[in-house]
Amino acid sequence: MKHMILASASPRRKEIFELAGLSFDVVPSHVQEVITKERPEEAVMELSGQKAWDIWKKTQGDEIVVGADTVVVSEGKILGKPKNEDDAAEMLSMLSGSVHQVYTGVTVICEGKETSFYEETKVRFYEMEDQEIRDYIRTGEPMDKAGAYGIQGKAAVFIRSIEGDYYNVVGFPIARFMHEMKKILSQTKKGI
Ligand SMILES: Cc1cn([C@H]2C[C@H](O)[C@@H](COP(=O)(O)OP(=O)(O)OP(=O)(O)O)O2)c(=O)[nH]c1=O
Repeated sequence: MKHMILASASPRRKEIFELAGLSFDVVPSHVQEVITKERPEEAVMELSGQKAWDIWKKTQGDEIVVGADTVVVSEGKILGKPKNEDDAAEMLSMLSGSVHQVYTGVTVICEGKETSFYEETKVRFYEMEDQEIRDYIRTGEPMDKAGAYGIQGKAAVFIRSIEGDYYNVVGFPIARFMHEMKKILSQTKKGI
């Protein structure tokens, strides 16, 4: 049985791993994240890889290390976490009344070999009034989340529809991950 490490400080990712009944430890990476890729789907895989390798290098090499990164893309612009409340307001007014994409990239390192993939979910927001945006920001919820909202939290009331995996928006596409893990483990000697 291989030991699994989730290289993430995100409480959401930890909860999703627990939901799936996985046995794992959490070791967050504090690596300096550097984006060299222009396309968001490549950028999230690149960043998830940086987090996973950062932690893998600190292990004995026989662990499975998992890193992830989530961004929101609206009108072709990549939105990470807001820098401040004004930034959050700007992001939310972009999302208001329109459709955007959420990309989560995942990197799994197993036996020193990297597998990376991403999932895309489309999210449509109802129109948000300026006062609603201000009130939502005041809850503090947007500040640690890509695109300045939490679909699993108080932003639920603004979500008109989603297309794709809900958990991908929350920060980790668990079903795709389990599917990929079956393939990865079938190629290892002992399995998990
Ligand atoms: C869009 C959206 C994002 N998020 C969160 C998921 C991620 O935690 C966060 C995006 O930031 P990330 O940089 O992907 O992750 P993180 O800094 O929280 O954790 P780590 O780098 O250590 O793995 O936004 C939600 O919780 N709900 C949402 O609806």
